[in-house]
Amino acid sequence: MTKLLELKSVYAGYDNKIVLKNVDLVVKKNDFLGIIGPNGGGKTTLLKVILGLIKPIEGSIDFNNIDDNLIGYLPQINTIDQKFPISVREVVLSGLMSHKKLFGRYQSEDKKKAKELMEQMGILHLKNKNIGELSGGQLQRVFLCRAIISNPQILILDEPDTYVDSHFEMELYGVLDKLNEHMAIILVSHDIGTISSHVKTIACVNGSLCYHDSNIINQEQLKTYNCPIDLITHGDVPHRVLKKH
Ligand SMILES: Nc1ncnc2c1ncn2[C@@H]1O[C@H](COP(=O)(O)OP(=O)(O)OP(=O)(O)O)[C@@H](O)[C@H]1O
Repeated sequence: MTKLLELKSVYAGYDNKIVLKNVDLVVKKNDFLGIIGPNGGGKTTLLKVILGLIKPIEGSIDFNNIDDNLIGYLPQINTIDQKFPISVREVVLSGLMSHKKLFGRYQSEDKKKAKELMEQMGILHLKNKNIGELSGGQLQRVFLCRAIISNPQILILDEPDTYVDSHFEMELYGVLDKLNEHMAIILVSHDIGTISSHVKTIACVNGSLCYHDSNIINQEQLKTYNCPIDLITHGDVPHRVLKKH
């Protein structure tokens, strides 16, 4: 299958602190990769490297088959300044900004796409509201629309289920499964149950990265890790494995 991006022996971090060590990762078309790991293990740092926000100290990152680095990103909602005076509709449309020439105007098809997405996510009635007036779950939907409006080749979601109620969670993963038919998805979550029910493969990031070509991690594989994780597995693997891994 077509490789979209490849990290080779990547070391990355901040100032003098190295967070990611010797990370290798390949993301292919139609991948649905779940990223798990302990707090401070480097999950967000890995996403920043992929998004080009942090340059590797060592190693390389190749965007093999990505046009104009076309990556959609849903950040952690608590990192967003909600006081910024901008409407829901403007936020959704701003997902097209990097694809427009400077001061390029939105076309009628852009506005139509934004409307369709807001309708699909059940937020069309909020379109003229300021983002500061929204709940966490509503904001999550707005930023998901923003992340996918450009029809990216890779969609990255940093803990998309944080503020989402169980009803929208079902819808959210239904939407993601549909999107995954034509884009690769990388999803960071602390909810291992959610991860193993929806993703195709798993990577655990704790400084280094361990990759599993499956959405089930068994105890043998856990031994290859070195971080504690509360793992809920599905299928015929024993439930709830709490293990130093
Ligand atoms: N801008 C920054 N400057 C300096 N250190 C940072 C910065 N951002 C993160 N770190 C440090 O890098 C390490 C990894 O952080 P990162 O946010 O990647 O972890 P994470 O796995 O996403 O954690 P969490 O599960 O808590 O979101 C942590 O020790 C953190 O304190």
